[in-house]
Amino acid sequence: MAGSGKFFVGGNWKCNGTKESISKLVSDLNSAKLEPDVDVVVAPPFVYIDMVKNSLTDRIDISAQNSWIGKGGAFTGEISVEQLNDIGCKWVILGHSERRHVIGEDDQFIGKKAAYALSQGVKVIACIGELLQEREAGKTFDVCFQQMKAFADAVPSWDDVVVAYEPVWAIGTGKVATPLQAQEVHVAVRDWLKKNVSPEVASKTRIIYGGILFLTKTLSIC
Ligand SMILES: O=C(CO)COP(=O)(O)O
Repeated sequence: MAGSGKFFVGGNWKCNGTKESISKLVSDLNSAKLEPDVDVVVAPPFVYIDMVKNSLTDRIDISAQNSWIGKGGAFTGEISVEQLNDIGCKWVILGHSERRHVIGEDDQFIGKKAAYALSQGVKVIACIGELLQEREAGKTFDVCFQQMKAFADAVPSWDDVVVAYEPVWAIGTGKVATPLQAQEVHVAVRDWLKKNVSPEVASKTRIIYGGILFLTKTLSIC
């Protein structure tokens, strides 16, 4: 949960799935009981977005996993925000660690993508998070703040942004973050927003966690 809004749960399907496995997943999601105070969003691979959109309950929104930095055109292999709008895709994940560290996208490029998506009415799941060596070097906050700054420098408004703290070392590695580790970054990021954007944005922006989390009994992340 975060700020004053509804809870937010997202599923990033990454570069996984086939027509068969995705149909099964959609049918499971369609029969799931979802609490009314939770926004639920799934991010299928681009090629399956239309199929998912046409078969998934309207209760669940669709997100893309990336979008181009500006208006579409001669950009081989890219997907434009205009195209996302055209197929009814309301969200886009930007700054995911796999785009940053595998594909090599930098902070400013990601910030500009976020600004463009928002300018076209597509909401942004803005991912931040440190590498293991950055955490071990005591640079977790510096890295997250620098990534936050690149978003803040580019976006005119945070109204349609959800921040996702996804420590890279807890993604697909088998290593788990504790609720305390997630919570302390969430608190620091909210404080950063308060000092560098505004108290209002700090209190209303939803900050979520992504990656594996070690859960014992109850968890309250704000
Ligand atoms: O990257 C993630 C969410 O965007 C989470 O990844 P894993 O589920 O592989 O840990």
